Amino acid sequence: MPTPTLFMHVHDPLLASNLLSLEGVRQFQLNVSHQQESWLDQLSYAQCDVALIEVNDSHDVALEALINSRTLHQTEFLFFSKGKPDTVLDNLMRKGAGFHYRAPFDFTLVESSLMAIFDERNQTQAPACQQTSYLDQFGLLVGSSPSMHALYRTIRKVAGTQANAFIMGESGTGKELIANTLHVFSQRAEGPFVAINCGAFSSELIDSELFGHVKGAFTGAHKDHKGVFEQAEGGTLFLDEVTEMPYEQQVKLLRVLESGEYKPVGAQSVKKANVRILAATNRIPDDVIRNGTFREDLYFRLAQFPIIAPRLRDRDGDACGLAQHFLAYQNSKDAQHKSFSEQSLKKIRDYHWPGNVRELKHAIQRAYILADTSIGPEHLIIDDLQQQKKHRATSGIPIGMRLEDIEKIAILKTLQNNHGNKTDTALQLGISIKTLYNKLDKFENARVSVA
Ligand SMILES: Nc1ncnc2c1ncn2[C@@H]1O[C@H](COP(=O)(O)OP(=O)(O)OP(=O)(O)O)[C@@H](O)[C@H]1O
Repeated sequence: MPTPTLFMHVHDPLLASNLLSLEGVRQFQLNVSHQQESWLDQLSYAQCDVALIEVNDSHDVALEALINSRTLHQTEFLFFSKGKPDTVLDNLMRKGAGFHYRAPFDFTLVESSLMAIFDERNQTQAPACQQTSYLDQFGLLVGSSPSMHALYRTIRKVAGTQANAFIMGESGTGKELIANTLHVFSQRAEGPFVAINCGAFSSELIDSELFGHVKGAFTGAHKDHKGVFEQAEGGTLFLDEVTEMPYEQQVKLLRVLESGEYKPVGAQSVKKANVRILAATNRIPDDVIRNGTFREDLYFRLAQFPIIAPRLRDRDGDACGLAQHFLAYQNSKDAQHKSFSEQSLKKIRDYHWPGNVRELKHAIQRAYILADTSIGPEHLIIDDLQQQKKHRATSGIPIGMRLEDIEKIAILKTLQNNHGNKTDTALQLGISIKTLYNKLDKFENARVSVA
């Protein structure tokens, strides 16, 4: 069996010498890039198993061309950059290029990634595909904590299979990003990724959303409608908030999972589904199974691979890292140079982030707007729910106010406070997302009929 090959295109002498001293590099048969030809042409010709590419700030035509090149899917890439936001690199990551290490580099991580790739190639000589290991950014996910590394390894293993995965975790932990990353690293990456929030539809509508309908199936069905199973054909279907799905549809979903067949509303014949199902919830499955709102048999069908999205407070060091990541992107977008003060980084580090990455992202977006150049702790407005609860309990509600009006105010204010995020709003109000949608529809209809 030939020794796996490694291509290296690195200009910085220090980075080059650090990489060349790694056992992980030396075990490969080495090809070093030369100046006469574009590195992508050299790599396409050599067809190496791994490529170590240094990305610097100057425009790199080869990097752009890589997006549409077959080499992207044949070689496992490790990019090294100074960390300046780079849209070409982001597109490559989205397409499953592999690893992106940002300076200062942790060569222990580089070493373990290379060791894992070498072992894999050496054992199977499989054609290169979108599999990776530890990194600062993996697919669409950013984070360097041990719990994220464990997650990357799980995704990497599960992505290559056809198994259904069930992603569990608190709101804002990145469950949809995990699902999307599983898709981009799977063999279905060229197919569509379709996401649906199962709690957002009434039981009448969800049949048609899932399975589609034919013209004339019911009043208002003026033409054929493709359901998400058909839209996701050949790709991945992500069922978000699956535990909120009406019970009747859970039975139907189970049938599709078992037989691979479904029938659009009003259709005479069945269709065959070719989709991979990923599902998610921010509830504890055991609770919803025990209280009878979610079918246990469906859970086991969906959870061939259960995946836990780590809470931000369990991701050592990631809160500050992500804060800096979001700030760098915002700075780059607006050509600004804002930075965090030491005290604001301490505040980020010490806070427990119950709303996870979403809450952190919003806090950074607000702080960025408020601060001129240095972001201080006063710019980090944190929505501490405990504080809010205390405030709510003590703030007076006018005597005699209609219950219906109190409910409406509570819903609209919470929604506004969550920047329109309905999942968080429903969670805070202690109602299901479906109930929230029903109430919002009611308000909307009332507004229309008044107008
Ligand atoms: N690891 C991460 N790296 C970068 N961004 C992240 C990460 N995790 C979450 N985010 C960002 O946080 C926000 C929430 O992510 P996402 O919608 O995937 O969470 P979720 O767990 O599906 O939330 P919910 O349960 O409320 O639907 C998004 O803006 C997403 O881009």
